Order: sequence, then structure tokens, then C-alpha cells
Amino acid sequence: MVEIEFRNVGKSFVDPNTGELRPAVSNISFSIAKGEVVSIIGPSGCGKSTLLNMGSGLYAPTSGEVYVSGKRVTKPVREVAFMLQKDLLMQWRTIEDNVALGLEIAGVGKSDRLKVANELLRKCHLKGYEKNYPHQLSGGMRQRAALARTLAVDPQVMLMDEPFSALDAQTKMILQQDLAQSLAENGKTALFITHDLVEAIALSDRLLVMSERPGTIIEEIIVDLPLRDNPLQRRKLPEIGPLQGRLMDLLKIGKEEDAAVH
Ligand SMILES: Nc1ncnc2c1ncn2[C@@H]1O[C@H](COP(=O)(O)OP(=O)(O)OP(=O)(O)O)[C@@H](O)[C@H]1O
Repeated sequence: MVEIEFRNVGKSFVDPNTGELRPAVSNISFSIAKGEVVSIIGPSGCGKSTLLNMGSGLYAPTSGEVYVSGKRVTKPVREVAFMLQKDLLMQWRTIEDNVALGLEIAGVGKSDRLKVANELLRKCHLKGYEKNYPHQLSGGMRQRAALARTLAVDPQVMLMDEPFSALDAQTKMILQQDLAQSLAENGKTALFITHDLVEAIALSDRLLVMSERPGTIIEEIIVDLPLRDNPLQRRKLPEIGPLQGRLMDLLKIGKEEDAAVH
């Protein structure tokens, strides 16, 4: 079953310098099946975040259509949860209250929502920190809390915009492991943006490679490797190097003066 579909999607923005409409992405078509994890990679400014914003209904496409679970997206969609590079935790709420926020908005009673929050905090290795405030946690721990908060609303689709890019390399690998296990266990569908090529390979079933602005999909690569639920082990497979090399070539990294990734 198809969970997310982009049909000939384009998006233009008014260029603040010229006042004219300028395309950010054009002619984007792809679909993601239920339970699939797909990563988008591409040069800075090619429109990756713009795609996620359209997937969640925060931006309307200028042309084409976006569908989630067969319904055309015309406004923010409940089935979709967003996770960003910034943890966006509320400083005045404890970690458990931050994780429970989505459930509170949905009208779930206090004891039920705290039960869900505490179970997710345990799974995300934050047991014992439930009553802490965000400033009392490290960056990695805050991002774990943000992951728990995203999972708490039990979204069908997770849209993730460089969620781990601010973390150190080792913390990042551990969080990738937690995310991958959680996605696999719960059969979630995810669209993931990253500049980290190995992260994309380690986490995904499929990769979409974009061109420079106006971004369009120039290549689709099926990651035909085992261990999608275990990126720590997948990273060690010998196929990772050649796949990374292929992506570097597509993005022209180190090949030309005007390389696509800076
Ligand atoms: N609200 C907006 N108004 C005007 N221009 C915008 C707006 N949002 C994005 N853009 C422009 O659209 C282009 C794509 O932006 P977007 O943030 O989607 O790129 P990206 O691929 O996610 O970049 P990065 O990898 O650097 O995060 C950029 O040139 C950006 O300046």
C-alpha cells in the first residue's frame, strides 16, 4: 500500500531580491510504500525541506499534488509527525510532559499520556530523566526526547529533517540504531533528509538523489542490503563503500569546482 505520494509536484517562492517567483523544486514524483524508509539526499538549497513541508501540509505545492494514505494533503495532516534538527522541546516543561504534549493536545488523560511517555522514555534510554527539564540534558539526550515525543503520537508517517545532524558522530550512530529499531518494530513509514551519505544508506530501503535548485530527482537507488533494523551492523558491510562512492559521484563531490554539495 502506498503511504505517501508526490505527483508532479513543484514549488516556487518569491525571491526576496527580485520579487519574482522562482522555482525551488520542480516535477517531483515518487511514492513510498507503508513501512518503507526512504532518504532524500541532495545539495544544500535543492529543496529537501520544502518537500517535507509539503508532505506535512505546512506548504501547499505550486503545482501537482501530495497524498498521504490516499488522501490529498491540503492542510497539516494528523497522520504525519515531523522531527527536526532542533529538538524544539519546551524549556518550561519536564521531559515527560514534553513527550506527552501531542497526546495532551489530542485530549488523552494525564495518567494515560504519562504512561505512554514514560514507556517511550525507557525505550529511548532516558529512564530516570522524566522529571528533568530540557536544559538539564545533553544535546543527544534532548534529541532522544524529541524522538520519543515524535513516536508518542503514534504517527503513520514520520518526516525527519536532518534530525541527528547536530550530534557528535558516536551519539548519532546510537540514535540511528534506536530510530531504525523503532521504525522496524512498529512498521512505520519514514521520509528522511540527511547530508550524511552513510547515514542515508544505513537507515533506508531506498534513496532519492536530488539535483541543485530547482531540485528534481535525478536518481533513485534501492539499498539492496540486509539489516535495515540494525544500522550499526549495516555500516560494517563491504557494500557500503561502493554505494557511498556512487552517491558521491552523483553529487559530484570532489569532482568539479562547482561540486553539488558544499
Ligand atoms: N519560505 C521561503 N521563502 C522563500 N524562499 C524559500 C522559502 N523556503 C525555502 N526557500 C528557498 O527554497 C530553496 C530550497 O530550500 P530548502 O530549505 O527546501 O532547501 P534544502 O535542500 O532543505 O537545504 P539545506 O540542505 O541547506 O537544508 C532555497 O533556495 C531557499 O532559499
